[in-house]
Amino acid sequence: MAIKHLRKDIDAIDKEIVKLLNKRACWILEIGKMKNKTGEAVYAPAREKEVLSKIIRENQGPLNKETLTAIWREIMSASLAMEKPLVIAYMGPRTTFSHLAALKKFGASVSYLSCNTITDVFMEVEKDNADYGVIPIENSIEGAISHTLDMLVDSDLSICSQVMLDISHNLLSKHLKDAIVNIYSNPQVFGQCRLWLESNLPKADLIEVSSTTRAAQIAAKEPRSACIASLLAAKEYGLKVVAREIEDSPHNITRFLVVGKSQAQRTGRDKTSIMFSIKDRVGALHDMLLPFKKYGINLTKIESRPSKRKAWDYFFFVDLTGHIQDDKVKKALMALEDKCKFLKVLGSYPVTE
Ligand SMILES: O=C(O)C(=O)C[C@]1(C(=O)O)C=C[C@@H](O)C=C1
Repeated sequence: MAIKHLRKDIDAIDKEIVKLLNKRACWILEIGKMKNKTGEAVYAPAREKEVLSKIIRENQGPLNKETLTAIWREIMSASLAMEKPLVIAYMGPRTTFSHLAALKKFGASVSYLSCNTITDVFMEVEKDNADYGVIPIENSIEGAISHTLDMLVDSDLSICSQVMLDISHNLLSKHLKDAIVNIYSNPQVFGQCRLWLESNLPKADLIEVSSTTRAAQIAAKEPRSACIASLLAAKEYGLKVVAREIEDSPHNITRFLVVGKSQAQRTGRDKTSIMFSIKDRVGALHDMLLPFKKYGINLTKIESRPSKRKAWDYFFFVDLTGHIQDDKVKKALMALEDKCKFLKVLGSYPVTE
């Protein structure tokens, strides 16, 4: 069949898709009105997970899971924006990984608020200048982000979902590779691309700046220069992608949390984050872990941080499998509470890959 005929068919399908999307949008407006009346949170991470799981389960191809997820991310982003002008705070500047993580979770239709620090992200949500905040919690290579752990101790916000982001770095420039003499980026990024730089651009000067966004701004203006930054930065600053995914380790993933004033419903595949401090005695930590064993609860992460309230006093951050509404999680936490000095549930949220 000629392309012309196929395009005619595509036009008819598109017309149908628009009709269906608008039909969906009408129901979304109804849901929005109901939520407005009851005060229920507009963002429903458990329902989003259910929608995505159903779509992937029913998919017959040729579209793959990733493509469908991206399309539905934008459909649900439009829903969120229709229900309420949602504002998402993240640690900026624009185009950095926190911005990418926020976009991956909430899509292009909601508004974003770039903040200078992790503390500011928490503050903007606490003061209702933003509905949710997206903050990094751990990186598969560098470990926990201690500043976020410290903020979770005192904040009243709950964790209501998580985002996993593949961290990948790209060499961006207005010039061809051979013309590049200066490369801008932040020190951590240079550290993660050392081998590639040594074998591909050993003579280039590596110049450290505060963020990959700053690096992209300079590379867009300065002759014979390049930056290492995200693909979003390439788009935003009109740079060409000279080399993609130049990081030395391909398994570099950062996990981000979404914090807000609402809680996520149970999906059946959830995680709960808690923190506690223990009495200073032999075997105390061992005893803390017993209730989890007793109720068959899997712990996926344990992290400790100095409490900063007393020398050698520690807070423990634990991620466990299950939702706070699950019977066995409730029982284990009740048993734990009896044993520790202080226990705080930071939130339950759907597991996402
Ligand atoms: O079902 C809801 O609660 C909705 O608001 C609808 C919807 C969707 O588009 O399907 C949109 C946003 C929510 O985060 C979850 C789902």
